[in-house]
Amino acid sequence: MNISAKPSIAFLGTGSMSGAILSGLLENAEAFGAVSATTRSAASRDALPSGTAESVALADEPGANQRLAAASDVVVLGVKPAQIGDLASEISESLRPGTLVISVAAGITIEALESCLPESVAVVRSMPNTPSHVGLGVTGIAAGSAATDEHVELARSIFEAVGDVLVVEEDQIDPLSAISGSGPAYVYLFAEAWTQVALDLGFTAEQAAVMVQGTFKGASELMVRSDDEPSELRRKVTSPKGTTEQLIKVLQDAELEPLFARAADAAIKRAKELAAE
Ligand SMILES: NC(=O)C1=CN([C@@H]2O[C@H](COP(=O)(O)OP(=O)(O)OC[C@H]3O[C@@H](n4cnc5c(N)ncnc54)[C@H](OP(=O)(O)O)[C@@H]3O)[C@@H](O)[C@H]2O)C=CC1
Ligand SMILES: O=C(O)[C@@H]1CCC=N1
Repeated sequence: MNISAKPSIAFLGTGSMSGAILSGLLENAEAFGAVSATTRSAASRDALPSGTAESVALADEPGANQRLAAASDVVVLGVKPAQIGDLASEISESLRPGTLVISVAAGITIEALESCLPESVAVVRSMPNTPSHVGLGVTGIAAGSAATDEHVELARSIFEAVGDVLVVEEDQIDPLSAISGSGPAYVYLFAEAWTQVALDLGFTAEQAAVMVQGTFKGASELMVRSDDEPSELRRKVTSPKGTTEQLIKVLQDAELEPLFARAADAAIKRAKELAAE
């Protein structure tokens, strides 16, 4: 691998997910070289954070993906799964030998991606999540067939700049995606539901936001800082014969664990479908 001490990074397709990584990374940019980004439209380009070396819309420069791919040590493919193959083929001849190509796409296998790229580049498949935006992401990464330990460590360093990283085998990426990739969505779903309950109980939107956001943030922080398991932390809230006991009983009557397992299975099944589309 011929990668400089401060590797340059091109984000090709920079929307919700890659935009979150980009935002988080720009907060810790000193470890990296030039960071650039592309989008399809000018409107999406204008929504990107400032601080990149270049943010380019294909609408203004149709060849921007190839140009930035050729100039970068690391290329992050951030388009929708159905577009990954076309984007990989588009930049294939521009990539320098030894370039690290990172995909964030759900479902798309390393084998499929490698089939669109030259053998001289290394692939790492990743599954990040959007709290990367604030440096609190969780990302799983799996090495492709030509990825050296150095490539994996480089990918790790990029995602560690925006949160925690797990290096896993590729067959664990889809299950990991169901827990942490999609995870912020179910946290927000709970927040939406409890916000509605608070409104129905007569609180204002501002009061509901303080209660719901403060509770999610406070409980999460306590869980991270405490040595107690979540079950013990829950027990500490649940006074015997108290109010929480009644609330938790109602929730547990809904058989949450099998429900969550079904939800995870549905996400994993969809990842396999995306791989086949
Ligand atoms: N959202 C999430 O939480 C997560 C998403 N992912 C993965 O991230 C990928 C992107 O998802 P998400 O960020 O939600 O999608 P978005 O639609 O928000 O982002 C896609 C971006 O790609 C741009 N784009 C499309 N085609 C091209 C192209 N040919 N060249 C350059 N840019 C292009 C779009 O520009 P424009 O807006 O102008 O069309 C847009 O900025 C998917 O593969 C998904 O599986 C993975 C983990 C979590
Ligand atoms: O919904 C999706 O397909 C992507 C992958 C995980 C989170 N968002």
